[in-house]
Amino acid sequence: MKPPPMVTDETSTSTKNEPEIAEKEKGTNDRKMNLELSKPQSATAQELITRTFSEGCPQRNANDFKFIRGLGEGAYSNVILGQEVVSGAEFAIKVIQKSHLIKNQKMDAIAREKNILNYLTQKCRSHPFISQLYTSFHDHTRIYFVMELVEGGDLSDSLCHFGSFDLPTTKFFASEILSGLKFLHDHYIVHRDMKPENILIKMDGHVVIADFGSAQAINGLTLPSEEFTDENQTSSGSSDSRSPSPLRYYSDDEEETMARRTTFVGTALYVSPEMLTDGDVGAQTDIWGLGCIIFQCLAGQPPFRAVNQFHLLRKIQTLDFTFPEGFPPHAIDVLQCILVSEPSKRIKTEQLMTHPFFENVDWENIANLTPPVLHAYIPATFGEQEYYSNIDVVEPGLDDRAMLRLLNIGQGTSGSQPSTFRPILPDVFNEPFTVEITPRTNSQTDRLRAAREKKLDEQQMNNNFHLFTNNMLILKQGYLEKKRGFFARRRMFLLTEGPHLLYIDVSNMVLKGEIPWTPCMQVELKNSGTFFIHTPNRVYYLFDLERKADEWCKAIDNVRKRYAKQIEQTFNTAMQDGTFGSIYGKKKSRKEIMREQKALRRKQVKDERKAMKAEQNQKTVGQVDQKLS
Ligand SMILES: Nc1ncnc2c1ncn2[C@@H]1O[C@H](COP(=O)(O)OP(=O)(O)OP(=O)(O)O)[C@@H](O)[C@H]1O
Repeated sequence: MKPPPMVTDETSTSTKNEPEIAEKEKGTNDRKMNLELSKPQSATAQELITRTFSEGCPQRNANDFKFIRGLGEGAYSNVILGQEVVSGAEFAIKVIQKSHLIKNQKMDAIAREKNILNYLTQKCRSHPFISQLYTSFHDHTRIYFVMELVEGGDLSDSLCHFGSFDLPTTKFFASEILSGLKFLHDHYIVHRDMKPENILIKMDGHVVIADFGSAQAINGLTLPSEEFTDENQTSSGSSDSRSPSPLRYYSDDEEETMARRTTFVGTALYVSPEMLTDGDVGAQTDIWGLGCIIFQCLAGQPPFRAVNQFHLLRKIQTLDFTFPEGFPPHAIDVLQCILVSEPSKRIKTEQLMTHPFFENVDWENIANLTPPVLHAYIPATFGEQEYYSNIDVVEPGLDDRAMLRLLNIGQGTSGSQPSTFRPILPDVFNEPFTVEITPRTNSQTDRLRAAREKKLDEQQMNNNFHLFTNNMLILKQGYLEKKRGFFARRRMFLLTEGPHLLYIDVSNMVLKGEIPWTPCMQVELKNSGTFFIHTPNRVYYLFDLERKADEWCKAIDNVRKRYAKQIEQTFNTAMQDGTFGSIYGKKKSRKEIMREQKALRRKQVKDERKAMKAEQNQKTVGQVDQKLS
């Protein structure tokens, strides 16, 4: 590596070059016009960011933006969609509470994050796969980073939705991340917190490496720095010649101390061995993180997993991981070069780019390549072939189509009509839905109620899983393998009235979760054993060991139709009050359920006693009144 440049703040003078608009307005010398000169007008965010390469960051404050809606939360920040008033351009604004930072001694770390983003965007002229900073400012209570908006969620969301990716998709993500890392490392910056959550996905499907909260300058690179103190409030970084900010140069030692302080943020799943042993945390640390991401994209799980942090860290230190059967050979080879304990023996960026895993990647033209469409997909495992979904191909990004899909609007769900979504089943299953008899007379209702009560009593007596059902009748139950990439877990599935589709870890008797019902839920039969359930946030890949997947598909679809109205109502309410996602999938152990049921019974008894007492009081008052009259 060449020695790094000494970076000064000359990159960032917003008024040294007059904005283009000033040229057009030449000749008009009234004061109002002069003010307009420095304003960018109806420009795209990217144009505005590009302008900062020569002009520096513009000076802004919170009143220059409309804060529209939340985009995400970090340990120290809220990220909000903001629109610059003057230009109409939209940005992601990271808002950080100063009090929170001071309490946690993170002021220096945040200043460093801003300086690094400033340096990468303005001095290094940014990179398509690296988060870009437009400007930053602060007031008494908060710090604001105005950044390029990336609206397609992050890689962790996509992994959660699809479970895993096929080889070409994984290769695509890995090559863009590696290209971004090369840019960072060529400019003497290490990210040090590579994980799927920090890989954002743009609307067009390309990636952006985000969250430079743990990043660090290496090889003696010194960045000009500005602190977010009250004296330089609302200034926009080392960027504005109108209000020169106090510059401070960190020595390597200071940098190092700060760096160590922020080493352990977030999850330890992607932490490299050298981070655990105070070893050499540099460019090779990011390569380790990339290796973990490649593994997870293909396998559906990160390489190192354990029941607790202690065991996890031990596994990382001892390189205790295995490749699942069927893992692609080139991927095994590249990961064997990456997941190496000693950073100096780990494969370097340039070598990695020429590894057969990345064969045919057009590194020069990578930002112009068309990203793959993300599919529901399950790799070949346990003697089963691989499967791609035939339905609802989810395009990257959050356009109107995606919103319709996610919010379930306009899918034929007008009024109380059930959804027009159809499961993809062979013709034989598309026979008319056999509805249970709708009671017409009181005696019919009574008979049905009595029959249900009887069944429920039997269930309570004879079925161990009754306690998970909240006193609902089980309509179908059985073991299914719940798959995710190359991994599978055996769970007892209960399809109950309500409707509910619960899955239980039988060895620990723990309710592991519940598949959410939405009007747009789709069941997709792949073969006699395999079927997919598509929900807004996740695809469930299920395998019936008895090879009666068709029966499950039919039962689930029938229940979905039978409860169409309720499902729609519950879903709409949950979407309105923002509880969708939180009402499903709560893990509960047998003990917890028993405790809850006991508490419920106690409350019922208490309420009954109260009611009886109130009734008695009422009677006594009545008797007294009678006597008196
Ligand atoms: N540029 C962006 N565009 C859209 N959303 C973003 C952007 N940057 C961040 N987010 C959202 O905000 C969340 C938090 O951002 P970020 O990870 O930068 O915060 P943080 O406080 O540094 O978090 P951490 O807890 O990882 O340190 C992200 O997970 C993402 O969902």
